[in-house]
Amino acid sequence: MISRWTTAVLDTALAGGWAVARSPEGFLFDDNGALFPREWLKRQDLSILAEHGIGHLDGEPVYLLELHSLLDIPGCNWKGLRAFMLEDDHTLYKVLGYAAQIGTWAREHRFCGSCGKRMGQIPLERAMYCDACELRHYPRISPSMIVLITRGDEVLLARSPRFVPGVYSTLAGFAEPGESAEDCLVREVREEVSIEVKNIQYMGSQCWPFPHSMMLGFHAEYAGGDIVPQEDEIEDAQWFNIHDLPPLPASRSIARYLIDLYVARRLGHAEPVLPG
Ligand SMILES: NC(=O)C1=CN([C@@H]2O[C@H](COP(=O)(O)OP(=O)(O)OC[C@H]3O[C@@H](n4cnc5c(N)ncnc54)[C@H](O)[C@@H]3O)[C@@H](O)[C@H]2O)C=CC1
Ligand SMILES: [Mg+2]
Ligand SMILES: [Zn+2]
Repeated sequence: MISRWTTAVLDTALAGGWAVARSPEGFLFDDNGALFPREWLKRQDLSILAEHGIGHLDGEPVYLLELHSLLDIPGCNWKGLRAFMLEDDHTLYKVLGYAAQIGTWAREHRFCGSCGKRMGQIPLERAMYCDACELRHYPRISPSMIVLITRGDEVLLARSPRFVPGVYSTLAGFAEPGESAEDCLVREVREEVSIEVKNIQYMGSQCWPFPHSMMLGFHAEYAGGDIVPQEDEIEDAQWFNIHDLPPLPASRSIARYLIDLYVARRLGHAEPVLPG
């Protein structure tokens, strides 16, 4: 299938195209969605922090207007990226997920982390540049491990206090300097539930733009120990039988994919597809 959306670095000096506007309250939208004619949007009284050309949707250029603050525009409203993720328009979610990551980076990289001077965009490269230090700052991506641990017909699922009430998910955590993906996985599992795992298998990856994780998904088998939930981080962790699962994460998440895939294989059902 040809993808309707491709990322690209576009020249902001060119006129025309579509634009999305992002403020600390989320993306601007109206009855037609979250893409607006760019020239119309720029005629509104927006406080623009940065503008980036981010790609092509159905061949048309798309730009991001990252704003200092939101503005009331009649007929329009603001909505967070998570709300767009839960809707049916997967392509729009991909556009906005990418825009959110570029917007976060643009917002947090206006000044050089080395000398503190204002940086500028490099034409046709997704990088901010400090003239004084000759340093380039690229968008930040944070590798994170996510793992489904199983023991026959049972899967280990846990709750963070940040989750929606009742929902249980797979274990996850950010990689630290000096670690391989497998080192990180073993450390996170020990920290969060105090058990040991074996037969670690890579299952697939997913961009998770909240705010800039790259999820590396694994399956692992239980090897030993009793569950001891990590204080403050893990509210509860349990072995659940695949025939009696609790409420699970959103279907677009790799967490849900890892669970659904294991259950499908165990029961001989058709396998799910990992959402991009
Ligand atoms: N797509 C999916 O299915 C899922 C995605 N996730 C994502 O995975 C990521 C990691 O999961 P958590 O359990 O929250 O991580 P975690 O177990 O490492 O704990 C979070 C803590 O890590 C530290 N931290 C925050 N940002 C960091 C960074 N960039 N690098 C290193 N440490 C950092 C902070 O102290 C934070 O409180 C999060 O972005 C989360 O949203 C988590 C579960 C499911
Ligand atoms: Mg975690
Ligand atoms: Zn500098």
